[in-house]
Order: sequence, then structure tokens, then C-alpha cells
Amino acid sequence: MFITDLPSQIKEMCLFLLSSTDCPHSQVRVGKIKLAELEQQVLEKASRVETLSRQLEESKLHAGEMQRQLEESKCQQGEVEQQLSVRLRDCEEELARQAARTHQVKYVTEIVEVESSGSQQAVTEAQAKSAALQEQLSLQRQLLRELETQLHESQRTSTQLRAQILVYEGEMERAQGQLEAEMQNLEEEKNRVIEEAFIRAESEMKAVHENLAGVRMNLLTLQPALRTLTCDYNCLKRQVQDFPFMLDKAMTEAKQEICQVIGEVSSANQELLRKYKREMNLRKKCHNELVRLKGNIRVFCRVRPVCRGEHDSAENMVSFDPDDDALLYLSNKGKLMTFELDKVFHPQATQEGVFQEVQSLVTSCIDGFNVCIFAYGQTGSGKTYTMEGVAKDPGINQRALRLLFSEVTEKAPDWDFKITVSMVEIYNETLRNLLGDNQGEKLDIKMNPDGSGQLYVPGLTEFTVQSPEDINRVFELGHMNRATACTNLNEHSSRSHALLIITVAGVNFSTGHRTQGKLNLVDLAGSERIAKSGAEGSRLREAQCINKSLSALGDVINALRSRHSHVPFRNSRLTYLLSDSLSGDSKTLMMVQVSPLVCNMSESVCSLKFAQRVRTIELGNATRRQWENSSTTSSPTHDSVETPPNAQTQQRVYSINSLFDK
Ligand SMILES: Nc1ncnc2c1ncn2[C@@H]1O[C@H](COP(=O)(O)OP(=O)(O)OP(=O)(O)O)[C@@H](O)[C@H]1O
Repeated sequence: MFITDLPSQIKEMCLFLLSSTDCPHSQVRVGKIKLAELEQQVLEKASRVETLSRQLEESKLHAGEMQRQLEESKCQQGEVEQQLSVRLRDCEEELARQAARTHQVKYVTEIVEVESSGSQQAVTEAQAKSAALQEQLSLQRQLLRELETQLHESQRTSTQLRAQILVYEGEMERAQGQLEAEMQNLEEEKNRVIEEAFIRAESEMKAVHENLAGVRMNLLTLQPALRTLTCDYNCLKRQVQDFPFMLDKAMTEAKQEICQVIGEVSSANQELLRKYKREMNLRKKCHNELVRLKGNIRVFCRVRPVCRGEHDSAENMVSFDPDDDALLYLSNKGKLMTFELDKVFHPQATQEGVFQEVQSLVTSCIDGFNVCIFAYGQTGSGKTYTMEGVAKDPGINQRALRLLFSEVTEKAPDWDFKITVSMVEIYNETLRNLLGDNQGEKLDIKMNPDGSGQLYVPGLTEFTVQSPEDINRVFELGHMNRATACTNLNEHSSRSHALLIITVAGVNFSTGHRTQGKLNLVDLAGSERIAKSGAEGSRLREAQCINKSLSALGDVINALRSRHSHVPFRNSRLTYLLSDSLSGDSKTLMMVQVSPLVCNMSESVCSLKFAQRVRTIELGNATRRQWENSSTTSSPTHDSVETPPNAQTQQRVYSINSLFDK
């Protein structure tokens, strides 16, 4: 790591210390670590400076040594030069001497030449000596030149070393300066960090002291609480030890109390049950009395609401009496018409509300009455809605079957009831079995060969309802079979009568008393006058069949009302099938459906007029179909007041109050 890196390190550390204020203890600790690291770095730098100084010293010594060597070289050179110059001088002197001698030699030679050959030899020797000296001189000169070159080299090296020394010294000074500045910075930083850490530590200490004082206070206040808690704990411990015994005791007491209360409640229940049964009997008696007083044909009217998408509202054409729920006003062609019925349901009436008004009639079939509920009205007036309803909000059919099922289940301890269901459709005077497998099969109505005068439909499927799920299955099957037999169910249902026939047969376990009642729930075909609208072909035939059956219904009621000896039940499949429910011992409810639309006003008037006429007819007192258990016969026989639905019925006396206009 270099010294120049240190400031960024310090900066980093300072930022770290400044940024984190949430944990002063750890900051101080981290600051100290950083400081130690920095001090370590300073030490390292110092040792590096020392090394550099040492190297400088060594360089200086080296330079001194070089200087010394240079001096020595210079000295040697001087000496050599001196020696050489001495030698040169000697040589020159020698040469001069030799030259002088040459003249002598020449002279001598000449003499010698003259005089002797020995002299000549001496000259040759002298010349050789002179050549050797010359050679020595040139060697000395070469040595001198080499020494001079060496000297130059030494001088250049010395200059380089000096420059290097100067560079080192500059670097040393700069490093020293930088080091001092950094040391100064570090020292300041260290002092600042220590100061900050100290301040923070002081404030923390203060906070800790305050907390400590708070904790001491708490401790002082908690001590009594602790004493109380300890006391409570001991107390609870004792209670827990005693608890099993107390629990046993409390359980025993509670058991005794519960047994006593159960005894009281069950006796109160018995009493309530007895009262309830008495009330129920009373209610039934009252209802039957009411039916007797009012006549056994009841006529209700239900006005359906204006449906979504229907803009032809006739809210002010149909009005109701706020004080009398039996009156309905219709404003037709500027004329206000008043209709009096047994009950009028306004458009907001719920399915549940409607059913509440008919449920006593429904349950009377458990008591052995034959009941018939018709929905009458033009197409789209709400007949199917009232009878079948919709999946989320079922109509009379489903509610009736469920009610009967729950009632007979309630009576199960004393009675053995059997509920059977059939579904029939009458289209173009043909009877179809809606619960059967063969939808193409046409059914017939026949007289029972046992001589009881009862009618029966050979091949008609009867389902025994044993659970609420069976009820769903029956309706699903009936609906499915009706839908598969036609292309447009809505149109088809408008032009056919749908009958749900529920038979409830019961026997009382203790008395052997038997009852059998029949509930016919009929969604009639649309009552509008289709023939007038110029229908042709199959539509015309449908219209004729509908008209035929509806007028046959009117004829039957008219004959009953007029005490005719002959009641034309056989004039249509519908009246023939319902003959036992329309004759004098039965209860009948006609639910006349009315559309609120202006465009349907004339049909609504027709329906309401028909309803009012029917309402004025009394079929006579309703009587219960019942018989005592007989050891001689296992099949039901009519008691003295029963009216069988056959020809003898025609001889019965009916109290008819008004005429029925066709
Ligand atoms: N009380 C009511 N509340 C809400 N909607 C009703 C009510 N009565 C009838 N409707 C609606 O009016 C429309 C016609 O009713 P619905 O099909 O029951 O008439 P309908 O007389 O049975 O006709 P059709 O003779 O063609 O079978 C249906 O869409 C039905 O849901």
C-alpha cells in the first residue's frame, strides 16, 4: 500500500463514522480498529522511509567510494603521468645522448669502420636498444590513453551517480513532506474521531444512565407487584391442586342440575307439543270451517311484474286497494273495472308469500282431501313462474312437495305415510307420461275395474318420494322429458297443460285410521283467444284443443253449479283426469295470472271475468276421504260422506250460488 492511498482510506473511515449513528459503541470500536490500522500503516511508511534513508546513505557511501576511487585514479594518473614524463624525459635525454653518441659512434664507426668491426657491432646493439626503448615508449603512450579513457568513464559514472543522488534526495524530501502532511492529517483525523467517539460515548453513557435509573425505578415499583404475583401464583397453585376435587364436585352438582332442568324442559316440551298438536288440529278445523264457509273453490289473482325489456308498462292501468287485498282495479278503454277475488297478489309478492297463502290447502291432502290448484291465464302472464318457479326461487310445485315431505316426516312416529308423484302433460288432447321412459307413448284414462269408481291411468309412472333428493330428481326428470319432446319448450309449454299429481296415503299405527289425499298442481295452457288471430294448421289444432279443454273446464264447473244431473267430465282429458279433484268433496284453487301490460289488457279482463265467475260457485262442503281399517277389505272404500268421482257424483246436491257464463 502506498502513502498516497491513505487519504481515501481515512475519508472512507470518516464517512463510515459519520453515517452510522444508531450504534455508537460499535462505531467507536470500528474507529479504534481503523485508527490502529492507520497507525500500523504509518509505522510501515516510517520503516519504508528508514529503508530509503538507508539506501540513500549507502548510495552516498557508494558515491564517496567512487569519488575516492576517482581521486585515487587521478592520483595514480598523476603519478603515472609524472613517471611517464620522467621516463619520457629520460628517454629523450637518452635519445639525445644516443644521438650525440651516434655522431660519436659515426665518428667512431667511421673510425672503427676504419678501425674495427667490433665497433660496428656495438653500434648495432645500440640501435636495437634504441628500438626497444621506442617500443616501450609507444606502450607507455597507449597505457596513458587507456588510463585517460578510464578516467573519463569514471568521471561520467560519478556525474550520473551525483544526479541520481540528487534525484533520491528530492524524492526523499518530497516523501518526507508528504509523510509529514499525512501524519499531520492522520493525527488530526484521529483526534477528531476520538473526540466524536468520546462525545457519542458520553451521550450514550448518559442515556444508559437514564435507562438504568428508569429500570431501577421500575424494579422498585415491580417488586411489590412481583410479591403480589408470587402470592397469587401460590394461591393459584393451591387452587390448581384443589381443582380436580372442585371440578368433580362441580360436575356432579352440574349434572344433577342439568338432569333436573332436562326433566323440567322435557315435561315443558311434552306440554308444548301437546298444545301445539291441539293448536294444529284447531287450525285445521278452522281452515276447513273457513273453506266450508267460503266455499271450496278459492280464486286468487297474481299480477306479474313488468319484466326487463318490456316498455309497455301499465302501472296505472292496474291498481290495488291498500285496505282490501281482495280487490283489483283495471282501467280498460277509459272504464275502471273492479274485480273481487279471494286474494290479490301484487307484482312485488314473493314466491314464499304466495305459497304461505296456499300451504294450508296443500297440507289438507295429508288429512285426506283432494286438492286441485290451477294456474290460469294468457301466455306470458306468469303461470309457469308461479307453479314451477325458477331454480333459485322455486314455485308452488316444489314447495308443496317439500312441505308435504317434511309434514309426513314429522308425523312419522304415529303415521306411516307414502308420497307418490306423477307428472303428466296434456297436449292436443293426448296424455304423456313425463316421468316414464317411453315419451312417445300415449296414455289413456280408465275406470278402475275394482268397482270403486276410481279412475286410473294405465302405464303412468308413479315415483315414491323418500327423501328431499328424490324431489329434485323428480323435477329434473320431468323437466328433461318435457324439454326433449319439443323443439321450443316455451312455446310448447304455452300450448300444453302440465300436471303434477301428488298422492299422500297414510295409516295411523295405533288406530289403524287410513287417509288418502291427492294434490293436483296444474299449469294450464295459455288461455288467449288464438283462434281469432287467424291461426292455421298445427297452430289452429293446438288452439282448438286448448279452447276445448278450457271450455270443458268451464262446462264442468257450470254443470256442477247448475246442479245438472250430468257433469261433462269426459269432454276433455283435463277434466276427466281431474274429475275426482273437481267434484264436491274436493278443494280447488284457481290462481289467475294477469299481465300488467297495456297490450294484454283485454286478455287480462277476460281472465279476471272468468275468475270472478268461478269464485261465485260453491261445490259444497269439502269432505275427507277416510275409512277405518277393516278386516274384510284391504282396499279403501268410501265412507258415507265421500263422493266418488264417477257418474254417481252427478246425483250429489251442490249449493251453487251463481251461474257460470261460458
Ligand atoms: N312474479 C313474477 N316475478 C318475476 N318474473 C315473473 C313473474 N311472473 C312471471 N315472470 C316472468 O314473466 C315471464 C313469463 O312468465 P311465464 O313463462 O311463467 O308465463 P306463462 O304464463 O307460464 O307463459 P306460458 O303460457 O307461455 O307458459 C317469464 O320470464 C317469467 O320469469
